[in-house]
Amino acid sequence: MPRFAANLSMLYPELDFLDRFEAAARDGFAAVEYLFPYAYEPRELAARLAAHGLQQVLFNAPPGNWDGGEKGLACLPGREPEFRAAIGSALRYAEALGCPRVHVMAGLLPQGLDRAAVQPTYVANLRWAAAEAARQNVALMIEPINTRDIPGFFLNRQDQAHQLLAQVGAPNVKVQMDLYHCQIVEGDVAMKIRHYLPTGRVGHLQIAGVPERHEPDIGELNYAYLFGVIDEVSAQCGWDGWIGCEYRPARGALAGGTSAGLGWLNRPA
Ligand SMILES: O=C(O)C(=O)[C@@H](O)CO
Ligand SMILES: [Mg+2]
Repeated sequence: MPRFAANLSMLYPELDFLDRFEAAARDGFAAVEYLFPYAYEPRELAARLAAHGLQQVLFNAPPGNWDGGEKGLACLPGREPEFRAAIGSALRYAEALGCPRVHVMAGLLPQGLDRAAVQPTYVANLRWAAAEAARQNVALMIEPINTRDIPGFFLNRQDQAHQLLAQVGAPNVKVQMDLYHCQIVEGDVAMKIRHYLPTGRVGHLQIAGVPERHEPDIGELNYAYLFGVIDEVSAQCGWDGWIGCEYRPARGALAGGTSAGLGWLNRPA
């Protein structure tokens, strides 16, 4: 089986955020990821990780005005100073938490501008951020997100992300391949895993059932099969990343919390 990280922004909604670390460790997770650490002091989060023997494997850079609907700053012309400050803040947390990956959300296409118009801003921002992150050995993730969950998001497809990586030209910028988004936008998920993992340009995977974004064993994707594909391809190409469990528990919500819905994780292959 691949290595799984608990996404603490979505799992364990029945607990306060800081109590989700202990719950994840109790359920056998060795690693966690979540959207944003910024509401907490780095040392408070580092203490939770240490107390429960967990690794932090991913979090997101500040995305702009999240409550106001913003979903990242990277593609927004004129917001470069804010983008740079956001990366600075993310890298300070990454250092304190020993976290090797930061997800840099692309952002929504500004009114009246198309992809081609904002692409130079996106590429220039990522080049700058990649150089900063490289100094402390951090990799930056870019994630294609489906247009139903986030209409107007700049980055939607795996091929688009890999083309952008080629333009950015920095080895520490990689794709966060979320199979939930990939299935909704593109499908053919097993073949995309076979194609993209061996390129060395996928830095992180994430999973959820499709279409409701519940447990991986609810919905149209056969994750038991896909985990077999990931294991097979990883053995061939040496991919050794983590898979973030980024779903809203449904079974658990009905009976016994998130832990009760983790049967898919503990099932022998
Ligand atoms: O929504 C997702 O998928 C993510 O991975 C988040 O980091 C961005 O909303
Ligand atoms: Mg995701």
